Amino acid sequence: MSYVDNVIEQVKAKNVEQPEFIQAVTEVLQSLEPVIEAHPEYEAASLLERIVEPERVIMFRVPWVDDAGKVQVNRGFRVQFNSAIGPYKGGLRLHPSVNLGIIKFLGFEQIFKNSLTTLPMGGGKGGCDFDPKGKSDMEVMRFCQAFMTELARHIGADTDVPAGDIGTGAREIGYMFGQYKKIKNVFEGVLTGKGLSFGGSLARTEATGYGLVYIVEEYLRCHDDSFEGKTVCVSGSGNVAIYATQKAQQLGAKVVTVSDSTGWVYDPAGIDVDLLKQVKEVERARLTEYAARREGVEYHEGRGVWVTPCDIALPCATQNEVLIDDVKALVANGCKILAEGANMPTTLDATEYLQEQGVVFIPGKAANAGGVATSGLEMSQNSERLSWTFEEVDAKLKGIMVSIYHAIDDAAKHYGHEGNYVMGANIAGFEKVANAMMAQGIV
Ligand SMILES: NC(=O)C1=CN([C@@H]2O[C@H](COP(=O)(O)OP(=O)(O)OC[C@H]3O[C@@H](n4cnc5c(N)ncnc54)[C@H](OP(=O)(O)O)[C@@H]3O)[C@@H](O)[C@H]2O)C=CC1
Ligand SMILES: O=C(O)CCC(=O)C(=O)O
Repeated sequence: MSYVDNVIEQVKAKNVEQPEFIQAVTEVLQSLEPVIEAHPEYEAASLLERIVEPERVIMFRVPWVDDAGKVQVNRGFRVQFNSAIGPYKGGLRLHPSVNLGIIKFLGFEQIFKNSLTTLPMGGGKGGCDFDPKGKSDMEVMRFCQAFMTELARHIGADTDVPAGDIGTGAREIGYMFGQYKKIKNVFEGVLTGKGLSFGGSLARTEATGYGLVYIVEEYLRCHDDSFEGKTVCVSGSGNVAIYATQKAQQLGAKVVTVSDSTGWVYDPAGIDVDLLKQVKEVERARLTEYAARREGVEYHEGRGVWVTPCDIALPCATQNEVLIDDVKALVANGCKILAEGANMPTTLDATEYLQEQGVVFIPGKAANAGGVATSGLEMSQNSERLSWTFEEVDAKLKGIMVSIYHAIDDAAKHYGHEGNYVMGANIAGFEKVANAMMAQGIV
């Protein structure tokens, strides 16, 4: 058995109840085979055994009081996965499905994604099984304060800098920042995605969705093509989906679908982004509201976005939302590119099918890295106590996404797998982290 297969087997044996973590590790490690063969010193230093084990896992009780005066108890997590190249960095997910395995998969992905951005950020992720849906503002505030009361002792601007993710947007980051400042009596860039009046960066809200479109745009540009006239299917209708839709349409594409956790819409005229923002960001309502207020829109209960014919698919909701039957439908309908806005939305078998069929597949750790990259830019602005204009940040974001595309393309070519961006992203992300870990000794 090869060193890589041996480590994958160990991870499976030690983490039996964490299927998403096993999935993420399997995908990354399998594509590192050629790098590991070229560097026997990695095996001698047990580098892979170390990289799959978080440096620290924090799990904690989050007690808070709801509007009826009842005490509620949730389970909070922060996984500080790898600090070889910088302070831990990664979002906080608030969703009832959150468990240790999901936070570990997200933290593991974050190591390589953050490395790809070229900025000095290690990998981390956190969250809680709290469901913000249906909660009043005051309940969300009391929850965020309770969550930060424990988390505050483990984070800091040079230690670990959390941010948003599913269920954690500007409102939640604001409440968490307020509580951190109160407990620590220090005003520092401990969170990113902050409000603009207290250290946030322009363009962070748009960054993940815009970055996703910029990396696809660069691929298209290198192949004498563009978004102009393309039909795009997006899933999700949160932060990433909204701004991916907006940018793709600014570049001349027509986005015809979005979804939420109860259903999806087909809008043949192209998604009305202003209406979508009103329904999802302002009213926090269901997509049925979008369909009810716009002519010619079909609403469907359940999942099903991927049966819609498109040139480009941008899954932007959650993990494992694109299954083998979905990609068969996409390919049959002529889809040529799938780029992941969400983290690990495509299952391993679906990814393999797309690659076999010649569909360009850009994995999340490259395609959605614009969000964390812009968080890194927010950290830089906080450190120098200055704020950059929207145009400056957006230009830097675009530059980073272009450089990520070329880094993953070059790495894939270098190892003889041209066009395999899963290998390209994993290898290019891994190399810097591996060098840093080797240089820092057995820690
Ligand atoms: N925000 C960021 O900067 C970054 C986010 N990502 C990833 O992008 C994805 C989306 O995040 P983001 O847009 O921030 O999150 P949001 O909470 O803003 O939106 C999430 C969207 O996905 C839907 N969704 C969430 N969970 C499920 C589920 N289990 N089944 C079906 N639909 C679901 C939500 O539906 P509903 O409206 O019903 O809740 C919502 O439309 C995640 O995978 C996240 O990890 C990656 C990089 C950066
Ligand atoms: O902005 C960040 O720090 C993290 C964004 C995030 O959670 C992600 O990249 O998945």
